[in-house]
Amino acid sequence: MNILIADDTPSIRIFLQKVVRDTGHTVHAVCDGHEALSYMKNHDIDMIFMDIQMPDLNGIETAKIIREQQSEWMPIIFISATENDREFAEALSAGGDGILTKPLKPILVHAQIRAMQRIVDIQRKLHMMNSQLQSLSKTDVLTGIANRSGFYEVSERELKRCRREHKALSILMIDVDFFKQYNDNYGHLEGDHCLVTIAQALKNTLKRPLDYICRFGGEEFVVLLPMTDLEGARQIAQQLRQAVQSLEIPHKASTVSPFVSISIGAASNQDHINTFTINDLLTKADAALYTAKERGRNQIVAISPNKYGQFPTSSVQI
Ligand SMILES: Nc1nc2c(ncn2[C@@H]2O[C@H](COP(=O)(O)OP(=O)(O)OP(=O)(O)O)[C@@H](O)[C@H]2O)c(=O)[nH]1
Repeated sequence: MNILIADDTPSIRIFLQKVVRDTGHTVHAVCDGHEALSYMKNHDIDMIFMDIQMPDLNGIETAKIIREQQSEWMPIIFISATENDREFAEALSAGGDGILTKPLKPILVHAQIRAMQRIVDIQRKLHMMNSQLQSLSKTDVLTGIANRSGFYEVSERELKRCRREHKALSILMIDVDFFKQYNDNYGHLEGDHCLVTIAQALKNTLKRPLDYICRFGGEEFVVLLPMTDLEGARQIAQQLRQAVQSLEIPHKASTVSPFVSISIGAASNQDHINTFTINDLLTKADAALYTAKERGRNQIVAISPNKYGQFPTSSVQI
């Protein structure tokens, strides 16, 4: 741990620094509450030993400020020259986690560090598990790529970024052709395996770091293409369609290809960067996908808005 000592008495600072250093932790020392606060602004501190009685800003006031400013809990152990119950109670209410009285005994300082280390370790584990849970909640269990919830979070952020930089953002909606027939012919387990293979192929085809793919649901995938206009989106859609075709997964029930194929609808907010929402783009891409299905599947349809922001009924087939 990084341990900070705040005490206005030089002999206590020197003594305590040595005692703490003996435990193998890193130690820093400051002379008063103000110094402690400014030191903590620029350094990550895991635990603090703080004198209650310090001139100007005393330990209790400093602890109150630390608790107000920091959302993260960090152990604060007070050091007191007197055995004053009222002061002890006040110090603990202000946010303290323990009190040592002078003269300080190394055995108690060490025990206090060990006790706080246990709680700090638990806190770190909880943080780690929390961030794992966060990332799991945004991951599709079957394919391992992002799920719809992850998509919404990232897409809103990227839309804002594109608007700031006056760049277009495009969305591809992808659907596996005749997937019901695939399941019916090869079984649900094979269907699952097929979705995993397609997800990986789609993901590996996207090269730019900002490009983002999610499983939107069932056999439907959505690709977010920040900083990309409709022509760029069309090119990437073509690569994705080709990547799935190249997998050559047999699909004898498909009437459009001997192998599993995908249809893609593309939409972009180009020329309407500040008005189109993500949901607008999803609706447009979905309409384009529907047209691609109607026109025979295994193809891409990209719809571009006219100057009034309306989407012409006759879309462009690529
Ligand atoms: N194996 C498997 N199948 C799924 C999963 N999610 C959805 N499906 C199946 O995907 C099929 C989708 O069927 P439809 O929506 O009729 O689409 P389709 O058969 O691909 O027809 P078109 O899209 O018109 O080409 C359904 O049979 C779903 O049960 C999944 O996680 N695993």
